[in-house]
Amino acid sequence: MAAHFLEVNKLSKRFGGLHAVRDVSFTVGRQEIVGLIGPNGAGKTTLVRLILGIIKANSGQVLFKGKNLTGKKTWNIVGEGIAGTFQNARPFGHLPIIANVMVPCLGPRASRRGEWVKTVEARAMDALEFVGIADLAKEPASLLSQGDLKRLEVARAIACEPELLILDEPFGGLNPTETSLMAKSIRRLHKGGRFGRLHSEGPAMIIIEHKLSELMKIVDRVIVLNFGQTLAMGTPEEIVRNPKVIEAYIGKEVI
Ligand SMILES: Nc1ncnc2c1ncn2[C@@H]1O[C@H](COP(=O)(O)OP(=O)(O)OP(=O)(O)O)[C@@H](O)[C@H]1O
Repeated sequence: MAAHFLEVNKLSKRFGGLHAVRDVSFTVGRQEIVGLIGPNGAGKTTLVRLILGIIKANSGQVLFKGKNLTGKKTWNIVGEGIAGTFQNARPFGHLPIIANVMVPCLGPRASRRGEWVKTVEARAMDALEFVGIADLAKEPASLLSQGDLKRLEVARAIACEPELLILDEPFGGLNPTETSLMAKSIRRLHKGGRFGRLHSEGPAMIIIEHKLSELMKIVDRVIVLNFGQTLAMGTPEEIVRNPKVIEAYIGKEVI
């Protein structure tokens, strides 16, 4: 049987006595966009930090294209083709915006393709153009608004040309216009293709989001976490009708 694109197998993480993620298993297909939802503190961010190797699991495995990534360093995981954005963007504030996008491009994944700094700068510029902030490229990142910071985060992640992109609350802090622009960029990116010198692999995606009505429009499948465990998995239609999900979470959110 062919290996799954991403396979998360009985992953668990404890912080002292708190079981933040408990025996979570799921797969993501190469062409899929999967939503990861659940109440505050359900373990969503912890789960993606485990996949990205930012924190170490107590038990369980992460397999990517059949390769065991468990225990590997984030740098190596990015090198395998996985990139992520974070809920609270923390750019190098004193560096120009474009330099912030160039940093992830200098990893092994880019150098393997024989790329050098000038090409990296050109690609970083294309990533900024893709998210719509190229005109700000030479400004320090500390000047960016919340909405533009989210866009910088996406530019940094896509500059690595990932095959799996993990987005942690891409719509967080955005107004409705910015949210629908971001949703449009995500869809365009998922389709793949050339954007200037940047090539989008049309990455599979895992998206953590509380803005459910926007999220449900772009995902193929949804995983619901509650108290660190999987509460439900299914299509957006199945999830919004699932009584367990409504009781634990959706009842409190605006759909
Ligand atoms: N480094 C840490 N040390 C101790 N506890 C932690 C740590 N990181 C997360 N936690 C705890 O683990 C639980 C899961 O947190 P996590 O941030 O993964 O939830 P979440 O589903 O992403 O929530 P939100 O929707 O609010 O972002 C919470 O109770 C949180 O307080």
